[in-house]
Amino acid sequence: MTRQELINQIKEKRSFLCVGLDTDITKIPEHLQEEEDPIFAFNKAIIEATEDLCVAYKPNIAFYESYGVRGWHALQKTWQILPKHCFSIADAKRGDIGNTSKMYAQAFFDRTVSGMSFDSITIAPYMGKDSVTPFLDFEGKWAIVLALTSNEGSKDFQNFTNHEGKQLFEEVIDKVNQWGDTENLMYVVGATRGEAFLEIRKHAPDHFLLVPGVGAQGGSLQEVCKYGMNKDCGLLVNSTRGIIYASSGKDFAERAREEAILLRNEMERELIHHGII
Ligand SMILES: O=c1ccn([C@@H]2O[C@H](COP(=O)(O)O)[C@@H](O)[C@H]2O)c(=O)[nH]1
Repeated sequence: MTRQELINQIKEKRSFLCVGLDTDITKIPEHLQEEEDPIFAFNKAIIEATEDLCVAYKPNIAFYESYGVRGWHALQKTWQILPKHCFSIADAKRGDIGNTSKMYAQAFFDRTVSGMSFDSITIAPYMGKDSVTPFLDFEGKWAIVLALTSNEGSKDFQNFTNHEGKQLFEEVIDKVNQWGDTENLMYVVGATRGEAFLEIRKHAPDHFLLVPGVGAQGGSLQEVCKYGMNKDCGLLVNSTRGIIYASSGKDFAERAREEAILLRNEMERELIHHGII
């Protein structure tokens, strides 16, 4: 999906919601445990209940890898049913020496080899240029690079300040900007970092940002929009547990939809407020 197609989807759906698919078999409702593939059955129901409300889906790969072949198979099947009108994100946080990164890119981008072709993958940039550029070599695909993450531990490294007063996350963005552009690069910025979006936007005014941390982690959608929204919206705001585990009963899909509607409505208000729709 191109940047313009993503913007069009946001305007059409009046939403910049990304639904996380972190499917934990121990949290899947009882009645689905009887299914041949409970993870896939759960994902299918969540996708069907939310696809008109969101513009992206983000399976976190850990939740599939942890179940071995069974999990990987569920991921492939899930990728196959992701709606074409939604941006797909493999949240894998990969990055290694060049030839290894190329294999990671193949695993998530090259359908002819791996059976999956996500629009994008999340990348940990710590190993530098040769670990990131193999993902950017794939035409039409996106690298979503960790900049300022939502977790408490993000402060351990990401706020490290050099002798010129520049923080590590700012350096990451300035450097990575040289390797790609707004058509193939996004950054991860946690919703829990509120005002830091002001700083982020000085370094990446036009890039899309993937923003996890609303819902279960307590980040504020209003703050994210106040400081982080740009003229094209420029935000994909993710919620996972707050949506997919809204209920552990037979009504899980309906409850997921209700939670997605609440967020979508809030997003619509922000898009109107910022003059985007
Ligand atoms: O900084 C980051 C980067 C990634 N994540 C991932 O996003 C989702 C958040 O799930 P919630 O249930 O909405 O908290 C999850 O897959 C994380 O691994 C993040 O939270 N923060």
